[in-house]
Amino acid sequence: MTPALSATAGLHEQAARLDADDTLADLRARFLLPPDVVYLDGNSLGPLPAAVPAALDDVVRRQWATGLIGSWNAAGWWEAPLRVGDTVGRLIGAAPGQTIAGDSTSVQLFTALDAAAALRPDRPLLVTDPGHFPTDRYLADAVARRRDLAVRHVRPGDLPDFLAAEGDRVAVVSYSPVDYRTGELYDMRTLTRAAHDAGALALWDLCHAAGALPLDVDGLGVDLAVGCGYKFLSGGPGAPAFLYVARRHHTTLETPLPGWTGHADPFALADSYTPAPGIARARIGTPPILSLLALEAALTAFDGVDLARLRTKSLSLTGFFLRCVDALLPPLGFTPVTPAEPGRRGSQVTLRHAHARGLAVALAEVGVIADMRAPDLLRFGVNALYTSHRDMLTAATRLRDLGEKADYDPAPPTPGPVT
Ligand SMILES: Cc1ncc(COP(=O)(O)O)c(C=O)c1O
Ligand SMILES: Nc1ccccc1C(=O)C[C@H](N)C(=O)O
Repeated sequence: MTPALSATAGLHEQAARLDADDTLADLRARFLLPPDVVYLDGNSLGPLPAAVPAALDDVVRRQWATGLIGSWNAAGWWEAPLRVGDTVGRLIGAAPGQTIAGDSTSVQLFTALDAAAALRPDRPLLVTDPGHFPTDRYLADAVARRRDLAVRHVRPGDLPDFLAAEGDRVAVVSYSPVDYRTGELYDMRTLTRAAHDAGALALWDLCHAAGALPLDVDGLGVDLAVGCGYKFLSGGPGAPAFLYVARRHHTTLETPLPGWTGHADPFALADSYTPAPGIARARIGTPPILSLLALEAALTAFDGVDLARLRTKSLSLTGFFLRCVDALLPPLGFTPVTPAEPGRRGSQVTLRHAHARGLAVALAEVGVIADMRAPDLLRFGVNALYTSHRDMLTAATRLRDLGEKADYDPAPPTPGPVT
């Protein structure tokens, strides 16, 4: 056997052994994945959970068609943002009554950033990551303009020193625990504490963390958090986002969009706004019930799942993939940019390659769905609820085959607005 062949055989044995020991393997049946597809893009759009079609069918055919407007009460539609919020809350370490579901991540971010700045009115700075997802940066700029604040861009690693020097001027720090490009995981505890030591508020964007790893927003004393419903939570395209606000801020929380459903008595239809008690004051308008109830059904995929064990499996999958990369891809121009150290890794592996776009397109044609971020990052998102070690090896071997044969278009046309 050639060294290359024996390396592959060894990896096959390892994958088989790791999968045989996987006590979470049965969870894959909770998703309706196409056969013969290795889906490594659940960090962008989660696949369809098996519980969703029947739930949506019931919502549409029974609750809407038959129940009509009475379903706002009888089917619990009105309370859905709070109920689904609490279900997400369990995944992020939030006790009930602090998380609401609805609207988009961008709307929730704007709400959270603006409300946080209002809670620290004497402080002139918003601090965020220069590598943060663009919507987070644009909205920080927008809130700063609106409130006459300045934005400072500070890398997560430099944040404690920055806060030690200038923290008394900082209203809020806005970060993600997982870098969406590289998959690097930052220490929420250290950064939250550094913000608090400076008297600032800590706002976290959990888009790439919720449902992927255990979180403890209450335990860490996080002030506000947001996240989307369509990545690791698999709530469907454009699923409602969520907003968490720690209970201690509820009575003083002023949101920038005081819509009527956040009123203390919405159907009094009063002339002026009195905020509802608790997190309900963060409601804005009529909730998107079809999407909310699809998300609610999707979240049953987490029923009985211990997130610590899910994290252990996720690290096993990403760690194994990094070993596959190391064994199979070195001569082919791939460089891992995700930290090898497990404690610094989210649930994603990113490889740098000059032909990232061409490889992502070619991989999809051979049944491995990953994605890329310009110009040269190939991303493999790993949701341990439905991914096996064999899937990771399949991805690595197909990537090696493409790289070796180089028979793909290195710069294919973009398929449309979504790349
Ligand atoms: C960290 C982060 N925040 C926000 C978003 C998106 O916000 P929205 O759901 O409003 O499109 C994304 C991805 O699209 C993201 O990766
Ligand atoms: N919402 C989307 C709609 C269409 C295509 C991608 C997205 C993403 O979520 C991208 C993701 N935030 C990322 O980490 O790059």
